Amino acid sequence: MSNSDRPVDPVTSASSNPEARKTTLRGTPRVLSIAGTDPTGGAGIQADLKSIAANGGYGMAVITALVAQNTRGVTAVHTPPVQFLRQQLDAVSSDVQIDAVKIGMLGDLHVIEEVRSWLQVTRPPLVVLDPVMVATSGDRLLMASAEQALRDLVPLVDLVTPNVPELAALLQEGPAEDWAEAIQQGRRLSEQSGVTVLVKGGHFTGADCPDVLVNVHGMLAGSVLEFASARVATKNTHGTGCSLSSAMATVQAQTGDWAESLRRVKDWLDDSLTHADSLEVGGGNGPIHHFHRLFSDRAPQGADFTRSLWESITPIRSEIFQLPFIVALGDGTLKLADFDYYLGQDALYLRTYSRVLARLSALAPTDEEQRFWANSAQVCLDVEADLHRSWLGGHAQPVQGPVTKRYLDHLMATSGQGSYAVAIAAALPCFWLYADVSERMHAAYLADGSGKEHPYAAWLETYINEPFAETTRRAIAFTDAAAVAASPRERLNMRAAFEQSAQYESDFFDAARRYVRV
Ligand SMILES: Nc1ncnc2c1ncn2[C@@H]1O[C@H](COP(=O)(O)OP(=O)(O)OP(=O)(O)O)[C@@H](O)[C@H]1O
Ligand SMILES: Cc1ncc(COP(=O)(O)O)c(N)n1
Repeated sequence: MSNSDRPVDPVTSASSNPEARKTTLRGTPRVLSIAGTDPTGGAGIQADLKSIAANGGYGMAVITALVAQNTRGVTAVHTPPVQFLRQQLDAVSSDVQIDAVKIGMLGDLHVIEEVRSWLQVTRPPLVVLDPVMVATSGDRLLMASAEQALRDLVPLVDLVTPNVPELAALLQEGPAEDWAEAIQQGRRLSEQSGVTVLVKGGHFTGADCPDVLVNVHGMLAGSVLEFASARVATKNTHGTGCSLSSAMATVQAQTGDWAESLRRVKDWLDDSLTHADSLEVGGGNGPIHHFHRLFSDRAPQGADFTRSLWESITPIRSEIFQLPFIVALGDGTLKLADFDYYLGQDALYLRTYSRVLARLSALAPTDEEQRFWANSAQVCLDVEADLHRSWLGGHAQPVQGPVTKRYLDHLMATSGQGSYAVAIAAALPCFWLYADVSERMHAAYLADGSGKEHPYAAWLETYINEPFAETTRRAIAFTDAAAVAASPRERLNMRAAFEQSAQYESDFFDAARRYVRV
């Protein structure tokens, strides 16, 4: 038995049931979902199983109804005989100790009655009811004739998670028009049923998407506990209610504290909504990304890692091309004092950058990389010497400016940590952004036809050369290889180091504007 499977602590279930049931907290709770299906995997049983697993539980499933649906809507519902539903329920409970139950779509009166009877016999320690009535698409998932039976089921559970229209239907009132009214309705439902109510704010349209836990019987730290969160701008919210309720059942079986459970679940749900669009499932309201955290830990393949690094600095790249220094260097109007400052700082930078590349050579995991970085360190010193010969000859020794200092401090610190992967990610923007900027500026210089007339022609011609482009390509490939070998935490540090260096590259081009006094 691993530590995570060890029973943690017995607590009294927050149920209104007369005989208090004991919930034993477990690292990996065994959670049963009783719900309908969604063959596109976004809602119902399929969403529940993903949600339970994503939140650290062992998921089980008993199917109430087979639903032909996709992200656009429901086309048909097939309800197997209730005797078969009971056989499924008994098959699970006669063998497995259930730590928590989540109830979703029930569909009709007979199904509700069967589930009710099973609950009364089995008495699971923790029950969460998502009173599913209508899908996001507007299709009914509960027959109108079954609404009263669903209301009668509420007092048997520990937590009920209605959205705004479901809350109104459970109370037989009109839907709340604002959040304050929804909270009042939550209080009334808790008062009437004796259970804890999680009122969900997803159906309002404001910038916030709050949820509230309500228990007017003193079972929470306050009768109304509100959990604020910003609304995620996505239409892919199919199955959020299913996912939330099954996650709540799972996390509550781990923590025994509804407020703590909702805090953790909302944090996870927010991230799942934020990453929903990347799944690209269906043309309607697509699913949320239940496993985004697991995927973000997955080792990247091929050039995936550097591609995503490059995408992450898109705003910095646009910023660079709009800097007055770069615009003026391109059109030849740059003041000589600014250019001199830039070159002086570049020479100072290269001297220390060469040491950073030498550290990369010392850390390199392969012969090829060791040679590559050692050679790059030497080329760096040659370029610095060239700068002094060709441009800086008659000038006084430059004084290190604030941006140069910050950039070099960052490179020395990251390369001094001993992680090859992090050091290479920090060193890469100097190659990659420089190659990108010089390539684009050189193309613009050729296009405007000023040729040798351009005051900075000699400089613009220096940096555009195929060997430098090839060196950059190899540095990118080595970074991808390092990312594959790195741990998930190291990859996060690589990303942070890369993004920080990219920002310093931009600041470096802007330094003359900030610090040259004329
Ligand atoms: N766009 C969003 N951004 C952030 N959170 C959201 C968003 N939409 C819904 N939520 C959250 O998702 C959960 C489900 O809320 P909602 O009110 O949509 O329930 P529901 O209607 O039962 O869900 P479903 O979409 O499955 O029918 C709540 O925690 C809510 O705050
Ligand atoms: C089987 C089943 N259960 C629940 C829902 C509600 O989810 P949503 O409101 O997001 O469509 C659904 N569509 N299908």
